Amino acid sequence: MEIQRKQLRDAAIRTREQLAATDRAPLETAVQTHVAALLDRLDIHRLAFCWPYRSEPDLRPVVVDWLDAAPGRQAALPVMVAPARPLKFREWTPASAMVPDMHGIFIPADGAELTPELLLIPLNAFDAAGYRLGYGGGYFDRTLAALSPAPRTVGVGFELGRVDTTHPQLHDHPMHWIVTEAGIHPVGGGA
Ligand SMILES: Nc1nc2c(c(=O)[nH]1)N(C=O)[C@@H](CNc1ccc(C(=O)N[C@@H](CCC(=O)O)C(=O)O)cc1)CN2
Ligand SMILES: Nc1ncnc2c1ncn2[C@@H]1O[C@H](COP(=O)(O)OP(=O)(O)OP(=O)(O)O)[C@@H](O)[C@H]1O
Repeated sequence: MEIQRKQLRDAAIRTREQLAATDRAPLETAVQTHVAALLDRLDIHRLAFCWPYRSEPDLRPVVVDWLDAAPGRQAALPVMVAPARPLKFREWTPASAMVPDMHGIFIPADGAELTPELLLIPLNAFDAAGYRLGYGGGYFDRTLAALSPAPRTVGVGFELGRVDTTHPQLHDHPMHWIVTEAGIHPVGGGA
């Protein structure tokens, strides 16, 4: 089963990284538009997103617009504090000084730790039940298991990662919504 999951994960990453820029651009714009529309209708003040890695959709413009649209909003980025430990979330603004983490993903050099109400989580492969495959570290699963109250979760990615099943394991947490270039899909209890 882990071999199948690894194959699905690797195929999705490879297909995404091989997209030509001209094919990718309209997909990324559509993902950004749908994420912005979903955020608009949710009453949240603190959200977490990810700095783009390995051709994931870039949500920075969406988050910048969301921060600007109302006072009192805060955004955060995940920080790996140790292997096999839950992620922490550090406040980010467009003015934050950024440093690369151990994988070369940029994180805020400093900033307050924050508890997000909503997580925008990158998808590699995903299925219609809202289960996802990340990079295989189990970081988001551990983080979702540790956060109380549980945040709402939005898996964000491209349709090229859709599979019949990700072969979900007991530790996997389904997303409340999946957002791709095709639209906003409520799954796993989201509305
Ligand atoms: N954009 C983004 N940021 C994120 C995540 C994510 O999925 N996407 N994470 C979600 O957990 C955390 C980082 N987790 C990661 C876990 C494993 C690997 C990893 O092993 N990548 C390569 C090797 C990279 C290297 O060491 O140079 C690999 O899979 O081989 C990367 C990130 C926090 N930040
Ligand atoms: N709550 C948890 N407690 C302990 N181990 C966990 C937990 N959740 C996941 N794991 C372990 O993490 C490993 C990787 O899990 P999985 O393949 O689902 O990662 P992923 O969802 O692709 O990664 P990520 O969440 O970092 O994007 C598995 O071996 C799993 O047993």
